[in-house]
Amino acid sequence: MPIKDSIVVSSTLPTLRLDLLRAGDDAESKRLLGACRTQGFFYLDLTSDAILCRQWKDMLGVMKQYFEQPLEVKMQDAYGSDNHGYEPMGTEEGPKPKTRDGYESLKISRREFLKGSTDLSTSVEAHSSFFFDFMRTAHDITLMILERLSTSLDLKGSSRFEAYHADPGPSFSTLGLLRYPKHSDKTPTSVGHNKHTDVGSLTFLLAAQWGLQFLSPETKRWEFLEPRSGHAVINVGDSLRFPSNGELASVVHRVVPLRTTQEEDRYSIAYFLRLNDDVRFTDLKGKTWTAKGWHDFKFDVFKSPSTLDPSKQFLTGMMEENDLLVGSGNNIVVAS
Ligand SMILES: O=C(O)CCC(=O)C(=O)O
Ligand SMILES: [Fe+2]
Repeated sequence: MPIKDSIVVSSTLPTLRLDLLRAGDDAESKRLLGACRTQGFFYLDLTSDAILCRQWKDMLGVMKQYFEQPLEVKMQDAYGSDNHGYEPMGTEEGPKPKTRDGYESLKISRREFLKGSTDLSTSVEAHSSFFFDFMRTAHDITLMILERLSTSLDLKGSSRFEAYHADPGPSFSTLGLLRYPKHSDKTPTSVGHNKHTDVGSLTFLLAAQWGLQFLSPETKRWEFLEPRSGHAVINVGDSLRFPSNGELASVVHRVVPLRTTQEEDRYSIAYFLRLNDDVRFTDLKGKTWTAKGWHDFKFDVFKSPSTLDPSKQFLTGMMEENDLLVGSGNNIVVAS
């Protein structure tokens, strides 16, 4: 089905090449810095890495198999954790008033990766080496991007971004596998993913289906990011925005159905690179946080922003001072 004219699709996001960044190409690193300063989001062309593209395809098969299990089976892995195990739909507030979120997730943490085994039940443990292989690649790519950014910013020694992520951590870095189940309800009570900025440093996202929107810093409107095969979407999180004194942009985004209803199950794979727990930074209002403290606080906000964050400073990483910027943004119906 063609995309309707009334749906706004971003046409400004830069595309960077994984092979050039890996090779340390200077011009590509400068473009990377430009993208992180202005848009906070960019496409990463992965087509030079056939193994990773294959892993993405295989991951979708494994996710389908996992999420199709009965809820009781998945709930065996539910620990009420934000970075480990299964979470059913509706854990967080949704993008529309009085709704909850419309996705379920399975998270496998870097702590488990470093230990070499998951703490999860057999349906996850059976695929653990597959998940770990994927995590190794996503972690290496995000860390390599931090190295290129640090060099472009002329950061030295312990001030370089990658130094805040040194193993063995610990950190809350995690691999998130998400499914947004389809529905035909025009006024669903559980839908999409509320507007937010990401807690951590960088997010590496593979999503082959429509739904992701960002609040364009240039046009100040919600724009869909077109899914592009063989391309990841990378975005900067709060934990780079704050330590860079706001120089790197942690941009507000959300997930909504492309049309009025969610017509098919939507899958996304996100590797959330996060600072080591004890790293300290100061937010834009001068308050000092540890990475762990910011993570824990913000996840509480995600669950209940209307009570914990009425001025919407935390949900959106202090990117919007008030609702003006997203005046019509709470309306999830973007096209009829
Ligand atoms: O599902 C997606 O495409 C994006 C998810 C997201 O923004 C997040 O989990 O932080
Ligand atoms: Fe996000």
